[in-house]
Amino acid sequence: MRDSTTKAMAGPRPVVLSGPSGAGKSTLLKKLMKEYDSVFGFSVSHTTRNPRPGEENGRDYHYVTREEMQAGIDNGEFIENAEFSGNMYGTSKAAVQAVQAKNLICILDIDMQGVRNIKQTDLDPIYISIQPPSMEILEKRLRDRKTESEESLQKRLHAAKVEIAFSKEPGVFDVIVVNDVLEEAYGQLRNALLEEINKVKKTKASS
Ligand SMILES: Nc1nc2c(ncn2[C@@H]2O[C@H](COP(=O)(O)OP(=O)(O)O)[C@@H](O)[C@H]2O)c(=O)[nH]1
Ligand SMILES: Nc1ncnc2c1ncn2[C@@H]1O[C@H](COP(=O)(O)OP(=O)(O)O)[C@@H](O)[C@H]1O
Repeated sequence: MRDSTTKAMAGPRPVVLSGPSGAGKSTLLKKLMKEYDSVFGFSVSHTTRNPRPGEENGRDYHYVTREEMQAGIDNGEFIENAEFSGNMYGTSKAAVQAVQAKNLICILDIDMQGVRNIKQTDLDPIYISIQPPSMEILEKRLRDRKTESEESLQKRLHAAKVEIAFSKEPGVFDVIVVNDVLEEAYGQLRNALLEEINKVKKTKASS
């Protein structure tokens, strides 16, 4: 699958954040978008899962039915899509284009199937893996988050083992951040992106 639609709009290099459910991807990316709100834009994915308390349609995800999602996929509207823990997820071309049109660095929060599929496109992002310090800590954080049923939690923990193994495959990720102490993990993430952040700031300053 090669896709040139998003490349045609290309602004700064996008960023992919991936890693097990509960590793801290949303927490870290929210911090990043708060500190650099005029630099980053979030690629709002589609999903068939239910919204969690506090999540907002169109901001966290576009919440759709399986039928709506499948129709969009069949219609060629998605760059990539995957099944995760019993639900469909996908990045639409429109989601990425909306961010690139504003000349912002587009952040994608996607699972390992998404990473594999994005690697087949010409989006050319920086691939960053967010990892938990251990499976035990991951389980504790997921339980404390109180968003999952026991069944969903077990599915996520199972998927997490596969995601952790995937992150160790050589050449997949440019940077691996172990999210132990949040502020330290955030510092590492920010450092990894500083060059791209400065490029965007410079472009904005001169325009
Ligand atoms: N392939 C793909 N994965 C996605 C997309 N959006 C979210 N995900 C991944 O789906 C998984 C589940 O996300 P979510 O239901 O929000 O749960 P959480 O990771 O536990 O907060 C995570 O690994 C996300 O990175 C997408 O558009 N495409
Ligand atoms: N470094 C950290 N230390 C302690 N708790 C954390 C840390 N990072 C994230 N958390 C908490 O762990 C849970 C999972 O984080 P979240 O950002 O939702 O993960 P993901 O988006 O990868 O599924 C959340 O309740 C979050 O507040």
